[in-house]
Amino acid sequence: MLRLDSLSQSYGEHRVLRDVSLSVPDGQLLCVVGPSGCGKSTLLRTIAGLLPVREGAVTIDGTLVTGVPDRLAVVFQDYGRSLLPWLSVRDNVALPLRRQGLRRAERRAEAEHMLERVGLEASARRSPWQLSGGMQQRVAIARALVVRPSLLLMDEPFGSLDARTREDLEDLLLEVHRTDGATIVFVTHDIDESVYLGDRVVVLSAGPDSRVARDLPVGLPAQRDQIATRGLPEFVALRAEVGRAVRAPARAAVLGPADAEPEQAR
Ligand SMILES: Nc1ncnc2c1ncn2[C@@H]1O[C@H](COP(=O)(O)OP(=O)(O)OP(=O)(O)O)[C@@H](O)[C@H]1O
Repeated sequence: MLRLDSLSQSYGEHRVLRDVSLSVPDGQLLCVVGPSGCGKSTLLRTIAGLLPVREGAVTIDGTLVTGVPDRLAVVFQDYGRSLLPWLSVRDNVALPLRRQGLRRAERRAEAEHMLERVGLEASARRSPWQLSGGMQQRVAIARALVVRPSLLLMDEPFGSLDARTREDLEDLLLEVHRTDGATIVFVTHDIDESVYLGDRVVVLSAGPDSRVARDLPVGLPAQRDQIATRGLPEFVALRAEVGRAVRAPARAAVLGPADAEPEQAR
């Protein structure tokens, strides 16, 4: 279980997150959305142990996060910079296994297995720069999965891909999540994507001092389909609800429209 207890975060005097509390059960795919600059990446970097916690606590299975946790993997939007151009695709994927003390042949076998899972077995010996953006992001996903993470953090991983590639990678992620069962925290700007992928969608309010504005379970059937799921009335209703929460002014977003009314009337 990943837990955030009354987490507040800032960069010097610049306040970003305030009093964020969340419990993410093992195996949940949690999507985090919110207005630009509200602190989504800051939240992920804090969970990843890359930023010291200012106030409150982040724990994984009861252990305080004070550095990069074991069995954590991170996938960023910027796949181009995250892969090493002088290594083959296979060696990029095998790289994180060095720390696990596996022999070279074992590392390569594991990497090839992961590349097969993401549909890139034929590209193992190529260089990352010989691949399309979507293929490079598949490599980044394979490299994240090769350590069999129990927690996978993804920051806008499909943000710069074309629509069709993005849909393919969304479905790849859902398939991986079904079979591997890791807890996933997935940050996105895309409201449709958050509802399509998530077991749950958390909306952060506009900054500074962003808080959890809405915490919505996604009651859609686990088996998702790009056309059928997006046409379901529940999908359409939830997308509208998330969209309203993302667009709401900070105070109304946190308090809810009813609480905010007297303030608006003044
Ligand atoms: N290293 C940093 N130093 C100082 N301020 C920062 C730093 N990183 C982010 N910020 C500021 O903190 C706030 C939150 O940034 P963050 O990147 O976490 O938001 P975000 O919701 O991920 O943004 P976006 O949706 O645009 O990617 C912003 O105002 C940003 O300018």
